[in-house]
Amino acid sequence: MHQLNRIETGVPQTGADDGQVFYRVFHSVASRPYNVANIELFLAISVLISNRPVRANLYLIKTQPGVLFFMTVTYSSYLKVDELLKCQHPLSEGPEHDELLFITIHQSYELWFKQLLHELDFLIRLFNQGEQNRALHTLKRVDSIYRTLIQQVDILETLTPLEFMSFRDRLSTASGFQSYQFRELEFLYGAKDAKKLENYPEGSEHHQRLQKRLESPTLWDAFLGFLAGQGHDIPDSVLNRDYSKVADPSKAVQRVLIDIYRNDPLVSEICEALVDIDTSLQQWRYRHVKMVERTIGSKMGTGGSSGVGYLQSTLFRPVFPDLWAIRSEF
Ligand code: HEM
Ligand SMILES: N[C@@H](CC(=O)c1ccccc1NC=O)C(=O)O
Repeated sequence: MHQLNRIETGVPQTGADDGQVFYRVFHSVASRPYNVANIELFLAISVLISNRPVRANLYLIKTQPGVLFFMTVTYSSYLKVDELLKCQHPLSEGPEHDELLFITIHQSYELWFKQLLHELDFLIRLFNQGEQNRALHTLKRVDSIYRTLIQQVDILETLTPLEFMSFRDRLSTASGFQSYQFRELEFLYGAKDAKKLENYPEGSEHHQRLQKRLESPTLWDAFLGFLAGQGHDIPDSVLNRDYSKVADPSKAVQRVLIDIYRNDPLVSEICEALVDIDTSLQQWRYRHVKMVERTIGSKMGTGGSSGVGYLQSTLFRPVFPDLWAIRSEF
């Protein structure tokens, strides 16, 4: 939220020698108050500018008797660039040249994970409201983000084993395994696993976020609810399942999907967009495991797993298995 700037128009702050009245204008971006001699002119200009917000960075947002509030928006204040650029703290001595890349890549992943959760929560609402076209649009955006995330692996692949070893010991037991947003995304897609909550202290914000995701309907649940709303015959036992568990594959659902692919081109496009996302998720895992293999070989992971062996066991596991099961039926 932008800081509110307050102009005191009621009480003149400074009297000048020639009798001119000055008003103190508090301007948070300038970070110091400064004096304005002609408050009426200043206000008039502010109001004028506020009517053309595109051409100015001063927005009049509220007036009270004697008081004017306005916001000043700049590139840096809007995007919090100063705050953002203060968030990279290498731990190695020196610091080692390559540690900044490692931090930058992970932070950008986390930002995109945030965006993905934002889009997917919206998508679930669109399915609940039967908004087919906007749902398809959002699915395409989600997949486009994943394609970017997969490509980002290229950058980290330029990190040689020696370069990574120059700071790896500083990472201690930290690992991508602990990314709570990654786990939230997994839960949202349907890979529910209550055991994953054990990595976060009970009562902590991260634990609470995951607990909520664990108990909530998944993207697939929302999609099936949407199909039921369109008149498709989705069994009640499928719709009213225990959301905290992985959904069982369903022959009844698969029959509905086959019918959709044959008779409903618009909804089958949504199915294909879901398959795109499923493919992208699996591609990211594949690219990650190959990157890990070339960087640390058969070493154990900092998160305590066997490393590459563990990551290989997570490959080729679709999040929407019913959409894969039907593909040999045509
Ligand atoms: C040099 C780069 C990297 C190496 C060597 C590496 C290594 C590993 C290893 C060994 C694991 C297994 C867990 C453990 O630590 O025991 C793991 C898990 C994980 N890593 Fe990475 N990683 C790298 C980069 C990344 C990047 C850029 C991300 C992006 C967010 C990421 C996200 C994850 C996630 C989410 C897991 C958990 C996967 C799961 O449990 O299914 N890693 N990584
Ligand atoms: N698990 C990695 C370390 C690692 O990659 C990492 C460490 C801290 C924060 C994020 C990481 N990225 C992915 O696991 C390793 O075993 O070397």
